[in-house]
Amino acid sequence: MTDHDDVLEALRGVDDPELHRSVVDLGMVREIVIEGTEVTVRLALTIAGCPLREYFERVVPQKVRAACPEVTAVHVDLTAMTEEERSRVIGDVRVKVPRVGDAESRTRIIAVGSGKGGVGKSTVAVNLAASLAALGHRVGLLDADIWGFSVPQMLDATGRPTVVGDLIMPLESHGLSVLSMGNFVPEDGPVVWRGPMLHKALEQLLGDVHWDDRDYLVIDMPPGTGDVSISLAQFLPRADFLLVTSPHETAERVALRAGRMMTKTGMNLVGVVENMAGFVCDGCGQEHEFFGKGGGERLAELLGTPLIGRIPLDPAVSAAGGDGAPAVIAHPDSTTTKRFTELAHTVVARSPRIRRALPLLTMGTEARGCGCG
Ligand SMILES: Nc1ncnc2c1ncn2[C@@H]1O[C@H](COP(=O)(O)OP(=O)(O)OP(=O)(O)O)[C@@H](O)[C@H]1O
Repeated sequence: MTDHDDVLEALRGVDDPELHRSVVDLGMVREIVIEGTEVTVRLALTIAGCPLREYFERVVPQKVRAACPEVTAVHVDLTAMTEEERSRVIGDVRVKVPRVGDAESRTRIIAVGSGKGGVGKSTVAVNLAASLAALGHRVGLLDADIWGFSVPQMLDATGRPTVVGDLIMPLESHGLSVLSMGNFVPEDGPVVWRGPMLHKALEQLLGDVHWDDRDYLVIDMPPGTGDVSISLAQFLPRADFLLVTSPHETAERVALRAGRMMTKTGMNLVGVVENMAGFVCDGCGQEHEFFGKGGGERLAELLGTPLIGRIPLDPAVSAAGGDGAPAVIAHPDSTTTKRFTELAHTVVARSPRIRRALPLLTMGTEARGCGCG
């Protein structure tokens, strides 16, 4: 016959989806009542009106019935934690998870920056994050492009984040934990902040957000070398930095200045990613260099760093961004996705602290004759 401990054991398999901890470990289980073959589970949510009510009402019965087959009905009674209980939970989470950027944090920071705007920095950040997640890593994505945020639209993550105590929960989208300035301000509203306010906002986006112990936190930086980039470099001096450029000569020159400046701040320049690096013909699979060739290579050489990725100009990339899904998820078999997967492997290989055994990448791109004239 099912007893209290059986049900408690089953509840260990129910995680709070925002805090990523079991409801048992979080002290959310208030009471378990067993009457015959019926079980009532009383759970205290971290906040009243918690948007996750439906989730618990669905998952708790599933887990209990799967573990205790003789149970015929599971009732879920939801209540809210007291202020004191909530502070304890938040305190526990904060103690157990070091802040991203702290020496003891295992989260590897990958800052994605550019010189000029519009070269596809956000596109690379979003698709790299999704590719890292597809390889099995736990990935967060912070949109630090304070004025030009676009990540919420690109990932269809436009809601407001839940705040528990003084801890902000990132949104979950396409397997990523995501947060952007766009989740705090009206979509079309301007962000008219000066240096000190920006510095404070960034400190909060790193320190007061429950990034948990993600393997990677990908940061979409603002273009150029302004206040936000300098503040981030100060907060995250050991971060890896990817420099995105397009094949245009002007983009290359501006990116050179940005790359030199970021290395001066102490960030580790991992390499250059050339985006819009040619157009791959649908029919023949061959690449056509509309914007010239070699810009990424030249930039990498000038900066003394490798060219670690070449992402083609691909209409599916911008279409997917507009539809709220990264191209690597919307088109898993495309050449562009293979390039992003390869880039993700390179990034992992260059982050030795958390290197894991991962499946080998098979590119499978066939060389065929071009018939598109
Ligand atoms: N490889 C690509 N193929 C086709 N379109 C692309 C590609 N990369 C980016 N784009 C498109 O180019 C536009 C600019 O991209 P994105 O917003 O990523 O640039 P950005 O460098 O982050 O810009 P900003 O600095 O202004 O935020 C978007 O419409 C995007 O969909």
